Amino acid sequence: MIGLLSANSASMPIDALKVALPIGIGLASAALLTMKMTSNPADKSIPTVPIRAGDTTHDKEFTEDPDEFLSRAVEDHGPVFIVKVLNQTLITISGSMVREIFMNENFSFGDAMDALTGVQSFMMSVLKSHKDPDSRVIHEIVRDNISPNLPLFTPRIVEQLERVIDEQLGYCEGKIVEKPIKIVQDMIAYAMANVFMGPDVAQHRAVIDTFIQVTYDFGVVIGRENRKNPWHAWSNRTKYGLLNPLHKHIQVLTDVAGPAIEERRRQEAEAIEKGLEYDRPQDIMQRLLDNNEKYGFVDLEDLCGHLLILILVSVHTTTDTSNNLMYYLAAYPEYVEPLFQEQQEVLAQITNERTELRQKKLQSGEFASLDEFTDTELDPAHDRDLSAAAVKRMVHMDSFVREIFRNRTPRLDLMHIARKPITLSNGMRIAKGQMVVANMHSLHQSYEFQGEDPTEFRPWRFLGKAKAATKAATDFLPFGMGRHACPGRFLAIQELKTVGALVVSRYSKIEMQDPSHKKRALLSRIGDPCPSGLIFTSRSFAPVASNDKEA
Ligand code: HEM
Repeated sequence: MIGLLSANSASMPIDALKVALPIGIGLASAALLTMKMTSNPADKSIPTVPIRAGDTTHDKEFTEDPDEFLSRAVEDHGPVFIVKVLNQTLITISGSMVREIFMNENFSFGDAMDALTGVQSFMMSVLKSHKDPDSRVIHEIVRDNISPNLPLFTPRIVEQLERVIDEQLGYCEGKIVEKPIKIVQDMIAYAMANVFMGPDVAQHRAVIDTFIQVTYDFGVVIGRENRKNPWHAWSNRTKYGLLNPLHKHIQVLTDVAGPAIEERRRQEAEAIEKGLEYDRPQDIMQRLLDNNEKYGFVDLEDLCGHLLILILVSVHTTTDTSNNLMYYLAAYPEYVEPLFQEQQEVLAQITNERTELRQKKLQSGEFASLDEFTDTELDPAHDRDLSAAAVKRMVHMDSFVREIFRNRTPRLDLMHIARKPITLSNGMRIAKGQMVVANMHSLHQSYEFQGEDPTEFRPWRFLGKAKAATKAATDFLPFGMGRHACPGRFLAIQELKTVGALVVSRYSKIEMQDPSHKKRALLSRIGDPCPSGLIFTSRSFAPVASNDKEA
């Protein structure tokens, strides 16, 4: 694999050759197609979708109507075909065969991202250990420390999300917010910084700015729009080999984390000296310090380097989708009230259950009075908290979030490179070094996989089905699937549902400043933002009726 990567980075002519080879194959296939070769089951060559007269690639046709383009390609050529888009010759795999990309270790997502963007040299330069791009250390850190501890982290996530939304958006009487992303990025950055590094580190604005800025730096490297430039990966490798903005971010993290860790150690020593139990900070940085032997970090800078990679993979994606969620609430205002009602019902249900439990404990004599529940698990002050358990019960919100992902995920996504020659289950062969892509449209917009109206946004589509938004499977691939499926999806979905719950509980109306951008808003991303702002109206705001106004 190193050979493959270094060949890519070393010279453009090799790149050009690599592209030229599949194009050659593609042209040959296109010619054969006219003779209806694909209808012959004995023929295992991969057909190329013919390029429209006057075009040189499929880009224009694909961009005009990706759904129509891909439906037609599958109809005409079957589940595997070649398209030429985004400067790539992509072997497109459709339908149930998509799982073969994710279940075969010889297809590599990391290699593909690196070939397209040069992201590995960008990220690896901040690490001193685990520099092997196949290292699973970040995956393991998330899997072992974050996902199992979500109930523990949730109160602090909610506290930060609530604080920022109340401070920065607050009470609104039709307030126009030109760039809601500014608020969303602070919400997510504060929440993630508190979980990853603890409140003592997260209280420093420089750390929050790093969490935010890193998402932009990362976005420039991996952004889909930037990938259209054929020199993008090469330019990143050249540029970031010399001056990588991540080094500045590492400096910020180590400068703040160093003294914070010293202070934690001092407090621990003091507690031991006094024979008290040390109240160990509950954050990922502390867990990494406590398990340094297991993870083998070389020094604090190396540990912060790993935290930075964690920030790169988590903050950008979660901020992006949370911002998008606000636009969905604006684009489909009819769902705001049902989502709010569900939240009210869930919290009322939980309050009743907790009240009953308190009653039982009072009756049994375990507790003498209601006051004794203060600061216990059953403290009445926390009955209506947006706990992990409460968010889990919000099944409408879960379905809403899953439907957003289904709708917004790019129609061709998650490119992988073949590290070895691979034969697909239909006998078609992929050569080493060729790039494959998942035809997401064939799954996410298919009647077979999604049921009724697969091209419509129907937010209750998954109600009553065993299809939670965290469930990575062939019919839902925004987080990939298999061994490499995103381990952070449990945190991401928890945060997204919480952002949704906070917004609908505070605002009865969210509108698009310019509704003509609705279609664009639904697919908007950090790197390709919606040009329309949003208008927020608080629940407590009672608009003056028009005849009152006249009076
Ligand atoms: C909306 C939010 C997110 C989306 C859409 C997303 C999506 C993805 C995707 C598509 C992959 C590649 C899967 C594959 O190779 O098959 C991935 C990998 C990964 N994600 Fe996420 N992710 C999100 C949030 C997060 C968060 C919050 C974390 C950490 C807390 C995280 C940590 C990771 C890690 C460590 C990997 C690498 C997994 C591996 O290669 O084994 N992600 N993510």
